[in-house]
Amino acid sequence: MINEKMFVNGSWVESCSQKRDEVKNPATDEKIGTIPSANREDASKAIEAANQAFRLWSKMTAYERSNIMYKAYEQLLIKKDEIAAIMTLEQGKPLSEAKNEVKMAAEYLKWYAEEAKRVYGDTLPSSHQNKRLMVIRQPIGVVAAITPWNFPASMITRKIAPALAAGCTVVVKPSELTPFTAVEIFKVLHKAGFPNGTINLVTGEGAIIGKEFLENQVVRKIAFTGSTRVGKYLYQNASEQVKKLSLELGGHAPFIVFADSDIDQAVNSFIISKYRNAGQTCICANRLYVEESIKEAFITNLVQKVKEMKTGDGFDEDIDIGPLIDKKAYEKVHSQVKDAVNKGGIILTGGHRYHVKGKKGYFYEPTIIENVDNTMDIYYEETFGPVAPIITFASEEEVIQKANDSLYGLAAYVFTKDLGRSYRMLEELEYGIIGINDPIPGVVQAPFGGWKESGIGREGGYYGMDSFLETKYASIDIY
Ligand SMILES: NC(=O)c1ccc[n+]([C@@H]2O[C@H](COP(=O)([O-])OP(=O)(O)OC[C@H]3O[C@@H](n4cnc5c(N)ncnc54)[C@H](O)[C@@H]3O)[C@@H](O)[C@H]2O)c1
Ligand SMILES: O=C[C@H](O)CS(=O)(=O)O
Repeated sequence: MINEKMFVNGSWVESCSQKRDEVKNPATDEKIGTIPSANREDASKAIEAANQAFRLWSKMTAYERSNIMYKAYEQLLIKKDEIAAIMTLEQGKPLSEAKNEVKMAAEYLKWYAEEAKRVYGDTLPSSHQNKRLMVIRQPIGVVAAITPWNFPASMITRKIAPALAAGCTVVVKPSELTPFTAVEIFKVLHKAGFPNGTINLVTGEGAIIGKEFLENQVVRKIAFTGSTRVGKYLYQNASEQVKKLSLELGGHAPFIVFADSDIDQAVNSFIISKYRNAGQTCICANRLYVEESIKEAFITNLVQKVKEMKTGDGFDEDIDIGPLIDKKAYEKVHSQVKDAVNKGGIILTGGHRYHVKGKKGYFYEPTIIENVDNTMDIYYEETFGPVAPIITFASEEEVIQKANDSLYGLAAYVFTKDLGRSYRMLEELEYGIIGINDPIPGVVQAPFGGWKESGIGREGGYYGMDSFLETKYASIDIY
């Protein structure tokens, strides 16, 4: 059994309440350990620790901060396989995907170790002989980061790396479902030499800890990744103190395949986008739009390949699809499938819970449904599972209208060989991330974030620094 603690002010601690929550393996639905269940007092102590550490950390030079961040990057890579195993144990994704995620998490630390040294200001041409004008950018202060279970490593460093680089101190609240990955990351960060209080980890229920983040005036900013539902709650309540927010929320990506595309490449790319992490990523293809004239060829190719995919425990060799995170996730996915079928959808493969011998986890067959229309829940609701609804189209204008017909605006994908069409689609699609013939666009140097109800702000690249910095203008009379 794994029994870990929270990390506050440089020490591993229990909750003031002495309560602990169970953590389960999604493949077996069995307990793998326990973790402290923080109350508001724990969160307040962590916030105070970050507050006390802020002056020291923010007054260090960017180069001193950068050096510590770079050490954390190196240490995280050394621990990659060990942390990946913990991730697969508590999140379920195939081990190869978990290793890739830990590497990506480390890359955020490396990128922002460099970006720390590029927080520039400005001098402005003065309109007065006696005045000199300048602009500086300073760290916003104590940052509270709330992260989801589907990427339990990279969603942490995608927030705290720019925050730390900017000179902020942080309090992280990981998902209740995947706290052990966060603990492993904090062990690495602590070893890299962050001063006590600079980085803090509180584990437990979001509603409880989040309320302290919202109401404690020391917290200057909340960086959130999770569902649009919770994002809206935070947005509404942060207004009380005009607390700064960045929100990385839900998605419902259209994946558009034109007749002039390389069908085999488009099929292989769709499979990567749709079934990665068992379809539990915010930028997974959620709606497959296929041009009418290639529908049969595309579907035949796709169904054959999906039928060959292997579903099972993330630790097993050659597994393509691991378990869904829990029973609630399975119920949501299966309800969308049943609703679609009840309204005329036709299942071409899958459509049921997949039973793995000796494992009680909630696995789901990779599923393809055709004859989908906008009367079905799956057409508008984020699926977060390995289910692909197919919709056909006959023209660019039609598919642009259909693809943009969503409350979400995170990622969209277009497969075509026509350069002009690529540009027209790039400009017309109302999404923050566009993959043109690319199923996995996310890289650390690029801005990650959505339009409409997919969020506010960007994480990644130099774009990701802005929301952790305040701008200050000074006018100096020199006589
Ligand atoms: N846009 C992105 O970059 C991105 C990345 C990953 C996941 N997501 C989205 O996240 C969702 C899946 O993750 P999830 O199930 O963990 O989401 P979730 O919103 O249920 O939980 C996310 C985090 O918020 C916390 N939380 C829950 N209620 C809270 C409250 N009232 N106050 C404060 N915190 C609270 C949870 O404990 C967890 O740590 C999906 O919608 C997915 O699209 C978005
Ligand atoms: O859920 C999506 C995350 O932002 C990670 S990734 O960009 O899909 O790898």
